[in-house]
Amino acid sequence: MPEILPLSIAADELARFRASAPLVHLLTNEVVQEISANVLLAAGASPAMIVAEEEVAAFAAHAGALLINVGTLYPARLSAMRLAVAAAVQADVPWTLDPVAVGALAYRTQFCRELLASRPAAIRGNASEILALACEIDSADGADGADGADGVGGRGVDTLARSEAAIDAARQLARTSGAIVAVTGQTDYITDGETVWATPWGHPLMTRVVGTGCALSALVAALTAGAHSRTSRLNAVAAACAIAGLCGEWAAAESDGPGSLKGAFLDALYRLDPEALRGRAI
Ligand SMILES: Nc1ncnc2c1ncn2[C@@H]1O[C@H](COP(=O)(O)OP(=O)(O)O)[C@@H](O)[C@H]1O
Ligand SMILES: Cc1ncsc1CCOP(=O)(O)O
Ligand SMILES: [Mg+2]
Repeated sequence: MPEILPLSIAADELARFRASAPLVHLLTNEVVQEISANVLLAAGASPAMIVAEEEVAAFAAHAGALLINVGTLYPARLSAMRLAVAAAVQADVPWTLDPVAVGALAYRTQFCRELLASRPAAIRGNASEILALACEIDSADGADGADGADGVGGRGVDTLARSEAAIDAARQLARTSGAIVAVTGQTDYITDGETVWATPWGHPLMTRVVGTGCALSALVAALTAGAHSRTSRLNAVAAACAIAGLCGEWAAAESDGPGSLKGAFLDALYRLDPEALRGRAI
């Protein structure tokens, strides 16, 4: 049974993260570049989008963490991602995968499956994405953008399943890939294949702002910087989910709609401090 993440763990992780202010290499999609960079800056990291095949390997090896997000995948970006992941693995830099729309489309599904062999430190996706990535059978065969059965393969980038439906898949994926897996939704679940933390914070309005999931993946990557053991990575990924959820909930309470939510969310990330998180008095 999942247990709710103690906020003392999230507070410790936030303090560690703020003290190191990691440099994070983001190879993310073209829709969410700005919100991803701003979420990391507000929270206390240094994001950099270095994308050329000629530069990605050098930068990935130098960064504190790397994010691979396949939201707007195309051949040149795919090649750059391969180079970046190889360099990160070689340099022992943790890398995080956001498998946007995996299961719904074959090209990205096959690529993400290939990348799993390079042992991501973390994977963050919605329920349809995690269900598809964990599938033993190649759900990408014949996938052409059609909605999958049982929520395997979402509606484009959106999920067709609740996060609860993907907890077992997340555990299985964590065991086979070695990654910490976060499946997000109304409640987020974060697992190393054994322990499952739940972070029940957040607000439905977050789904009406593009990039809240992708920016959370950037935050997940940022928190994995310097987290070397499996337990510390589990806590780091869960802390990222808790921080995003709490800040989203707080932001929604003072927002009129998606436009003001985005600004209030960045403000909440900026204002959040570990002691406030410990007392949940944000
Ligand atoms: N129904 C909901 N209620 C509260 N928070 C939600 C809800 N759906 C998603 N969230 C939050 O929104 C953020 C993005 O998650 P999600 O929508 O699952 O990702 P994606 O955009 O990749 O599909 C997470 O912080 C998650 O906790
Ligand atoms: C709309 C869209 N199309 C391709 S990537 C993308 C962004 C998805 O962002 P998120 O997964 O955070 O909702
Ligand atoms: Mg997403």
